[in-house]
Amino acid sequence: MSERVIEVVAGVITDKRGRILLSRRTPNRDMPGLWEFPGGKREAGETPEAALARELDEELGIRVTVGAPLITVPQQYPSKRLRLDVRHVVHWDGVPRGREGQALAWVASDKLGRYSMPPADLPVVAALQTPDRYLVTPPPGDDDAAWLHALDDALRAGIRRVQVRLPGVPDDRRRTLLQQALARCHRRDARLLFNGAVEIALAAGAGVHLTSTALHDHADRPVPAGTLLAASCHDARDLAQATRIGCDFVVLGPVAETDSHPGQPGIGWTAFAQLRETCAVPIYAIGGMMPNDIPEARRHGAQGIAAIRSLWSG
Ligand SMILES: Nc1nc2c([nH]c(=O)n2[C@H]2C[C@H](O)[C@@H](COP(=O)(O)OP(=O)(O)OP(=O)(O)O)O2)c(=O)[nH]1
Ligand SMILES: [Mg+2]
Repeated sequence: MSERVIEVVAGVITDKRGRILLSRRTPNRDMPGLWEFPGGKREAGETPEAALARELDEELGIRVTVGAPLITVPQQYPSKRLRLDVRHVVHWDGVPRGREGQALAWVASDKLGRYSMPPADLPVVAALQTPDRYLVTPPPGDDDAAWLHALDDALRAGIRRVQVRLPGVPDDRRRTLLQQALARCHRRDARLLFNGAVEIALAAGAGVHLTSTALHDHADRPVPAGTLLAASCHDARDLAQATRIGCDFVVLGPVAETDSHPGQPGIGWTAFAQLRETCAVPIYAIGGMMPNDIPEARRHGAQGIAAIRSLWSG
């Protein structure tokens, strides 16, 4: 593995209609023909903001105001190692043109998946399109109404991705709870993934969340393309398997110590980022995560956080 990390900064340039500017890599460079967010390598001593402003002037002929960070993705390619720092561009002067002979395209956010992009861009696209919080529900105890009420509260607070775990709940009660939870998610345009048997999830019309053990029981993607597939991962082997079977996203951790395992330290952000480098699947950081950890998670290439306690008020 090469040690030198190439620092790259790229911009998300969004027009008034919400379309995002992509630029096509020209035939004489590496990864020719792939679409990317305009930008390039930072030069020695340059801040990310200055580098992005210079690159966008050179490549597109526009003068920009650099805005908030979106995500920084560490990525190991076969011949190089880079960190892709992606910033929103809040304002620009001039009309973007391909000044280096590259094609440009203004793409609606939900159509970004139609463009072939380098692996490091998959987490970037996920950060633009999908939620930064993944709620994992606690067991319902013996009060289903209180559990459903807490789910409603979480949805009202903006949660749009939910993993439902119902360990030890008998079949009939599980079926009813799952249907009621799905109806509530549906009303809020939120997606529900069931952590349990694939057949149960599919029969209910839910997505599937595989445990890190169940993940290795599958040789192929066990659900159709429109059904969400996620998995819990702890190491590079799990991430490779999740990639192989086509998971839409994964959770990775524990990053920090959790209340459920006191005294067991998490892997920390440095190890998290090193694992992130080995794959391109969108990853939520789990283990002791709170909403105010999201910016730090994003700085280490995470989509956001997954949590029980800090995202659930019940
Ligand atoms: N600009 C940009 N580069 C990306 C993205 N995704 C991704 O993997 N990369 C990689 C491709 C390259 O290996 C590296 C950026 O290098 P580059 O060749 O564009 O650098 P540059 O604009 O400074 O151009 P050059 O003068 O070195 O030719 O980062 C992306 O979305 N935007
Ligand atoms: Mg470039």
